[in-house]
Amino acid sequence: MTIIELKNVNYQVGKRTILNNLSFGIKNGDFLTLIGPSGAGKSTILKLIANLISPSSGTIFYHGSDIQKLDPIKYRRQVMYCFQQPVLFGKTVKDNLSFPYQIRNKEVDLARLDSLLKIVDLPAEFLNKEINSLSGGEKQRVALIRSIVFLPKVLLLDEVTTGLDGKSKEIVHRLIESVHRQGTTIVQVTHDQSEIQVAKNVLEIKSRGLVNEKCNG
Ligand SMILES: Nc1ncnc2c1ncn2[C@@H]1O[C@H](COP(=O)(O)OP(=O)(O)OP(=O)(O)O)[C@@H](O)[C@H]1O
Repeated sequence: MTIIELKNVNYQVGKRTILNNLSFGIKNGDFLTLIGPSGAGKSTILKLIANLISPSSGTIFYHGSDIQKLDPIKYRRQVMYCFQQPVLFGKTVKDNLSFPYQIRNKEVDLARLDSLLKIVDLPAEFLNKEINSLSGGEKQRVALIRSIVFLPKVLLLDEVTTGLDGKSKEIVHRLIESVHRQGTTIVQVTHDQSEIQVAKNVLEIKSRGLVNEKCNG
């Protein structure tokens, strides 16, 4: 079953065409890796799917419905976008990890947060850490946990391991794998050769979004 489908998507900024007539589908439960040269439009594709920007023409479907017609708040809870540079807010780690509960008017489940922190090798006391004191790798782990406290249907990962050291990278891979095993569809953009080598389903984005599908496994 297709969960996301792009149909004849164009994206223009002024007179410049960033994506030209792009069409492809993503199957429910897939782990898709988008690769391609810098500037080809990979991040733009993720932002379009996340509905952070809108196509100049063409349509993006989620379970067969045009995403422009869906409730944006509900859609963003189901289709999460994670930036290369993690965006944290407030003062502490707890401020960030409580947020998914607050927007749903739910009580914070500290046991759940504790177990998520454990998966990414961070102790429970980490909740009280000030975000300014975190390393880049720790910030990315906190940002990723925040996006999966309530498991999304689709997780869009925009070079989330770029700049992380080997250990942080491994921990983030473990987390992403566990989210995927629980049924979330993953779409990642990466330039990392080790990630590309193990990727089963690869879509190469050429200039202006022309695609070339590869399957490693
Ligand atoms: N809002 C914008 N205004 C002007 N140009 C833009 C805008 N958004 C994207 N672009 C341009 O569109 C092209 C594609 O950008 P995008 O970030 O999607 O590429 P990418 O394939 O993700 O590149 P990288 O691998 O370097 O991250 C780039 O040339 C970029 O400069």
